[in-house]
Amino acid sequence: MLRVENICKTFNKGSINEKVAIDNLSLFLDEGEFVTVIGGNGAGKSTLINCIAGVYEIDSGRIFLDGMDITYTPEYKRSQYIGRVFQDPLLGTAFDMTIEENLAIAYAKGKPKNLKAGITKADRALFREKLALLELGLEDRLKEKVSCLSGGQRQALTLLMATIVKPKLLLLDEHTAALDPATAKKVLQLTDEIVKKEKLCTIMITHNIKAALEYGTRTIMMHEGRIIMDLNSKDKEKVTVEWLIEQFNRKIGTEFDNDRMLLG
Ligand SMILES: Nc1ncnc2c1ncn2[C@@H]1O[C@H](COP(=O)(O)OP(=O)(O)OP(=O)(O)O)[C@@H](O)[C@H]1O
Repeated sequence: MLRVENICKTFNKGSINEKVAIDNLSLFLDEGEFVTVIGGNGAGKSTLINCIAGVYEIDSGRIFLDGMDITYTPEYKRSQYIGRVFQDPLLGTAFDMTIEENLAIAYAKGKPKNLKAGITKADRALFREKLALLELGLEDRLKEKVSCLSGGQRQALTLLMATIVKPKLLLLDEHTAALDPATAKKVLQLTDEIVKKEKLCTIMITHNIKAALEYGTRTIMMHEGRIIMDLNSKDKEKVTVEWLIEQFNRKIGTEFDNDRMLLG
């Protein structure tokens, strides 16, 4: 479904601030594959998904999604078939609009313009049904503004918006990092349920190694813009958090165990 072939991305080329963020990286994902991405600070995780989403133009390499070469496709076009949820709960929703208006915008994605007018009864019934799956009581609050929601409720809504029209690819950039542990767990479980139910090809960045191992069908570890470890689901079953940290330290040094968030 996703083929990232030998991509490179260097920031501030030719200046003293030159930084190679992605170094000849390749990544192939099958349909329904759910990859969790871990790595130290500055490993290139966010740059990778920003390159896939079209936020950054790559210097070289190719990106294919569902057989289409999207290497030069602008971000706004890719957003028609790539769903994203960011770390900041304020980013994914229109703050001053109601829950149903937000869902209607997401639901209109990719539909012809003449089908976008107004929210129908059927739309509203669908929104209620989808919101009920979140078990947060949002199905009874369709007319409330998103600004009234908590961070966790907003992330759950953003997740729903990113997936209400099935995306070819779902990109999650530490989407639970700003939430308290209990809410983060709830949003992670929701993510897992939606990804499995819809068989979504998904890339999820997390600093939480435990979550990285617990969720998804595959885990990759990045360092200095490269993939330095790639674990499939069988490997993931055998591997422990401690083993993974030890491997990381052995490969790169002691960066990982200094990071308090990793075991969070
Ligand atoms: N827009 C940018 N301009 C210049 N340098 C950048 C930019 N974005 C990222 N970088 C640099 O590229 C490298 C990779 O950054 P990136 O944000 O992808 O890492 P990360 O693995 O997501 O890190 P973290 O876990 O800390 O968020 C870092 O050295 C970072 O400073």
